[in-house]
Amino acid sequence: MSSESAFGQRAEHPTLTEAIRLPLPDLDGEARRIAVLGAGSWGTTFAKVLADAGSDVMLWARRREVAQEITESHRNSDYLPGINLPRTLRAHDSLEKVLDGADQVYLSVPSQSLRTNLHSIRDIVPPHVPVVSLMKGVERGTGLRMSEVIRSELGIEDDRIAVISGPNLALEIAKREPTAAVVSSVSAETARQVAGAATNEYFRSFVNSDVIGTEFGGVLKNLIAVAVGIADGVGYGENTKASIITRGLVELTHFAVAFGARPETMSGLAGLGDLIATCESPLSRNNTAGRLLGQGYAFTEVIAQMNQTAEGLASVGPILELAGQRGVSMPIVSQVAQVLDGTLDPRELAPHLATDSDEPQGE
Ligand SMILES: NC(=O)c1ccc[n+]([C@@H]2O[C@H](COP(=O)([O-])OP(=O)(O)OC[C@H]3O[C@@H](n4cnc5c(N)ncnc54)[C@H](O)[C@@H]3O)[C@@H](O)[C@H]2O)c1
Ligand SMILES: O=P(O)(O)OC[C@H](O)CO
Repeated sequence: MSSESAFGQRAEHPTLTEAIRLPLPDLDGEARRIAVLGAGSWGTTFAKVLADAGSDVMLWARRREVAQEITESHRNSDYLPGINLPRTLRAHDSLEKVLDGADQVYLSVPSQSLRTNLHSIRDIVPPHVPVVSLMKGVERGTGLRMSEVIRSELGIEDDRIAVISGPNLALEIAKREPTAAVVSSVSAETARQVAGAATNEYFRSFVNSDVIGTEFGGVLKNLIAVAVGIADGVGYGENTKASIITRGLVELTHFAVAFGARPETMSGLAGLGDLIATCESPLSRNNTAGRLLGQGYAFTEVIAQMNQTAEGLASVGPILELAGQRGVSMPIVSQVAQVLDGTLDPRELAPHLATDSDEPQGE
């Protein structure tokens, strides 16, 4: 299949299986030393992806005992039970030590903590290197995407920033199950460098230049996954969930396009691909949080039960504010917000999939 690539070149698009077997992109002989900040499930898994692709990886863990376990026992038992980590992946609780000499920097902390963390590293991020967001949230209060928070807090140009998104459930990837993602940057060179580092025999990184669509895809699919989880928790079946997923794709596409995303990004890995994975998998924290809500637990009880980050719960407010600013209708996300604040019975969620109007709407 041939199509126009995001960077304007005609490209042959291989199947996923073929793509994963392709030789790694040319790395110009660079010796890579990579820093990953955040030793939760995704930071640790992504550090493994990078190490399995041949880089020397240093992971920053807030807790010293987590850093020690990763370096000495090659395990992160809190977040990735049963997974052996490569010996080329080491960890430390000192940001200075982790960032020293890094050729690329990856960030994987909860979105609401990103700004504070960036503040601590502002003066020690090596100059000129790519800074990559692995996160899928927007900042409460500002509504900024993670790449925008990085630009403003680190004071760096957009061409040094990349974001990675796609159907990427951490535990599956940690088990080396074949997966694809997309690396997005306004700079083709930055995207290429990052995709080169983040491609190995089980993880294939594609590239695009639609940073807005790639980031919003990752944020919005979380909210649709919460809605699907709610329907699941109530006991509704596959028709209901498929209806929410399909209308959810329309909703997230309208939103992202209103903010400048390309529609085709929303049918790619960072849109439809991630929507399917997150809505279908019990591994998804957003889906799990929704299921608990559907089973009748209150928001505070759900938070108490979650020991990992479910970004959708924090993103729903800022996304609805942004939607309001551009006049985008978001019936599914609005209903998720109402279930979260206890004003909508979860059993009432699905009937209002398109609008509150009783008039038939175009699909
Ligand atoms: N887990 C996945 O499958 C997955 C896949 C793709 C993207 N993501 C995204 O990656 C980001 C990180 O998620 P995760 O799955 O690793 O979450 P997680 O809950 O597994 O881990 C979060 C990590 O951040 C640390 N942390 C918590 N508060 C912090 C703070 N204030 N400052 C610094 N560190 C803090 C925790 O100690 C932990 O190491 C999220 O934006 C998520 O949407 C996750
Ligand atoms: O566990 P979740 O719901 O944060 O989803 C993880 C990834 O974003 C799936 O791509």
